This record gives sequence, structure tokens and C-alpha cells, in this order.
Amino acid sequence: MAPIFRATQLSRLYQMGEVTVPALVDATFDIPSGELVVILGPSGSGKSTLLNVLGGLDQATSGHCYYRGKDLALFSEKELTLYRRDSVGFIFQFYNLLPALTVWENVEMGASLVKEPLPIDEVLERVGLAERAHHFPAQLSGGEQQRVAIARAAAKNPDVLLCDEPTGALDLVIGRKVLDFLQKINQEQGKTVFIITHNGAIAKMAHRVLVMGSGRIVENRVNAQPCAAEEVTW
Ligand SMILES: Nc1ncnc2c1ncn2[C@@H]1O[C@H](COP(=O)(O)OP(=O)(O)OP(=O)(O)O)[C@@H](O)[C@H]1O
Repeated sequence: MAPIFRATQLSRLYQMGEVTVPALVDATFDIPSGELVVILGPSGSGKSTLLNVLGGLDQATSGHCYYRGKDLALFSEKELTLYRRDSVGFIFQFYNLLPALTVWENVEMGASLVKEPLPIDEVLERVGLAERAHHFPAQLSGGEQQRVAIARAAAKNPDVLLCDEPTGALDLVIGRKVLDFLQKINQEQGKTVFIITHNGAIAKMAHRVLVMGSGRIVENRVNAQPCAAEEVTW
């Protein structure tokens, strides 16, 4: 089967005056559709840069990134907007919820962008927040707020979920619940999920682990037996 993503010598350099910062250097890999991929690496190693290029938030300076065989670099502005809207969902460490909207309304914001969203009540049920639908973000714990952010991205029903440190601000018990939900979306709905983390323990639940160092992919390993999110511990 053709990969959902193919990167060939993908690089993103930032020019800072006379200094060139090589944020992403020569990344080359294939990701089959339906994988749960963990991106590991120290601070500054290029993890977010890679995720942003995959999600069409940033453009590579050289090399190619193909999504279902189509080169993102050749997308028009309109095609990129549609790609970001319909095909990918982003989840960040600091939830980015709108404080004046209820949980239900925050999730509805994601769903309203696309033609074929998932029913909001169903998504809230799945993240275990059906009872909190009419509460505001400030009335929720960090883990609950993160689950609202995931529900908002999932309600768009995208092919790909791109998660940048989704458990970075959470303790073990709550973090595991969030990971469990991401794993369910991957296993039950066949979505391709990328999770950036500093936490090596989370790599155990991945189908594939990309390890980054100084902008390069220093290891690309397949995990024959990913564990359940419930077994992850740190
Ligand atoms: N907009 C930018 N302008 C200049 N340099 C940047 C920019 N964004 C990232 N960089 C640099 O590129 C490198 C990779 O950054 P990136 O955020 O991708 O790393 P990361 O692995 O996600 O780090 P962290 O784990 O701390 O979030 C770093 O040296 C960073 O300073």
C-alpha cells in the first residue's frame, strides 16, 4: 500500500541574519497509513518543525513531503488551506481552548469547519466528557481540557492527528487516559497519529518510533508489539 506520508531529503533551514539554523535536515522516511508514530528527541532536535511541515503549517526549504502521493510543496494556498482544514487535526500541549465557549461549543468550532464531522455528542462521549458538555474550560482539570482539545481535532474527522507534547502538562494517570484515547482513535478508526514527546516510555505504544537529534532522524524503528496505553508508565 502507498504510504500516507513520504519524506525525501526533507529539510527546513531558518536564516537568522548570518546564521543558518538547520531545524530539519534530510529527513527521509515512509509512513504507512494507520500507524501510530512517536517522535522522540531532546529539546531543539526538530520535532515540532517536522510536525509543522507534515501538517502544512510550515514549508520545507528543500526536499519533498508527499501526502498520499501529492507533493505538499506544489499545493496552492487554497489546497494547503483545505489540507489543513480537512485532512489533519493538530493537538498542542497547551490546549488552546476558547475560554468564553463551553466544552460543546469548543468542539463544535472544529466540527463546523468541515463537511463530514463526527457528531459532537458522540465524540464527547468517547472522551468521557459528555457530562461536562456545558461547562467552561476554566471549570475543568488539565487532563479534561486536553481531552476537549483532542475532541475538537477528532470531531473534524481528519485522516491524520498531529499531537505536539499532548501529555507534557499532565500527570501519569491523566496523561495515560489521553494516550488511551489517542490509541483508540488509531486502532478503532484507523487514523494515522503522530505524537511528539520527550518521554521515552510513550514510545512503547507506537508502531513506529522516529528519534531525532540535531534536526536529523537518527533512528527509525518499527515496534513489533506496541503495548496498550494503560501499560505505559513513567
Ligand atoms: N521560527 C524559527 N526561527 C528560527 N529558528 C527556529 C524557528 N523554529 C524553530 N527554530 C529552531 O529550530 C530548531 C528545532 O526546533 P523545534 O522547535 O523543531 O525543536 P523541538 O525538538 O520541537 O524542540 P522542543 O522539544 O523544545 O519543543 C531549534 O534550534 C529552534 O531554535
